[in-house]
Amino acid sequence: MKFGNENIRDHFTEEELNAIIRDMIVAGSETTSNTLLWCFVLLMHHPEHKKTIVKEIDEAMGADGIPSSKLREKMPFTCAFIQESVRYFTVVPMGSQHYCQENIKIHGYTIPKGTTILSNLWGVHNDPVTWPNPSQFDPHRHIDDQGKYRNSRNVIPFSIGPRSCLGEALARQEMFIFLIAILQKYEINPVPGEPLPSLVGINSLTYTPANFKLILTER
Ligand code: HEM
Repeated sequence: MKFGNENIRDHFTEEELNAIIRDMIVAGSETTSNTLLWCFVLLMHHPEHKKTIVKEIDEAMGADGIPSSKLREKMPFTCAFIQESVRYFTVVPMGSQHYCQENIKIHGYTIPKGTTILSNLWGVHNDPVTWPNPSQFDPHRHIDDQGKYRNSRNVIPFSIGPRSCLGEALARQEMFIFLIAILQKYEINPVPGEPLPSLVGINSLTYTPANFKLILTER
C-alpha cells in the first residue's frame, strides 16, 4: 500500500482489515437483502407484474435451468421490475457523507472547503420532471418501444462518481439471480385475509420494509 510518496507497505494492519471487512458486510448485505425484500413486497402488491416475470423465467430457463445473469437479455421485464423497484424504494436515500476538499463552484453555487455533502438519491428518483407521477410503481418506464430493457442515467441507487458504490455490479447480479432463482421454484403470495405488506418503510441505516409475512409455495 502506498501512502503519499514515501510510506509503502505490502499488507493491511489488523485494524484496517477489520474496518474493510465490516464495511463490506454492512454495506454489502443489508442493502442487497433489503432491496430484495422490497421486491417481494412489490410482487405481492402487483400480481400482474409477478405473472409477467414468472412467464419470462419459464420461457428463458424453464423449471430446471440454472439462474444466471446471462439471462438478462432474455428477461427485459424482470430487469425493468428490479430497476423500478430500486427507483421506487431508494434503500440508501441520501448516499454516504463526503467531505469537500477544496472551494468549488457548481452551477453558480459555491461550496466551501470542508463542507459535508450528502447526495439526495431519493430526490433524483422522485423528480417529477424525469419521472412523471413518481409515486406510481411502473416497470414499463424502463422498457423501450421494441420491448427491450432501457437503462436510465436517472436511476442511481448506487450513487455516481469515483466514490460510488464499489459493489454495484455484484449487487445487480445478486438481485437478478436471487429473484429469478426464488420465483423459478416458488410462488410468492400474501397471507389470505391479512393486509398486504406496508409500502411505508423504516428509516434505519437503510430504508427497510417493516416486518411482513408471505407464503412461499413450491411450484
Ligand atoms: C442494492 C445494493 C446496494 C446499494 C443500493 C448500495 C448503495 C450504495 C451507496 C448509495 C453508496 C454511497 C456512495 C456515495 O455516496 O458516494 C455505497 C457505497 C459503498 N458500497 Fe454499496 N450498495 C449496495 C450493495 C453493495 C455491495 C454488494 C457491496 C460490497 C460487496 C457494497 C459496497 C460498498 C462500499 C465498499 C461502499 C463505499 C465506497 C467508497 O466509499 O468509496 N455495496 N453503496
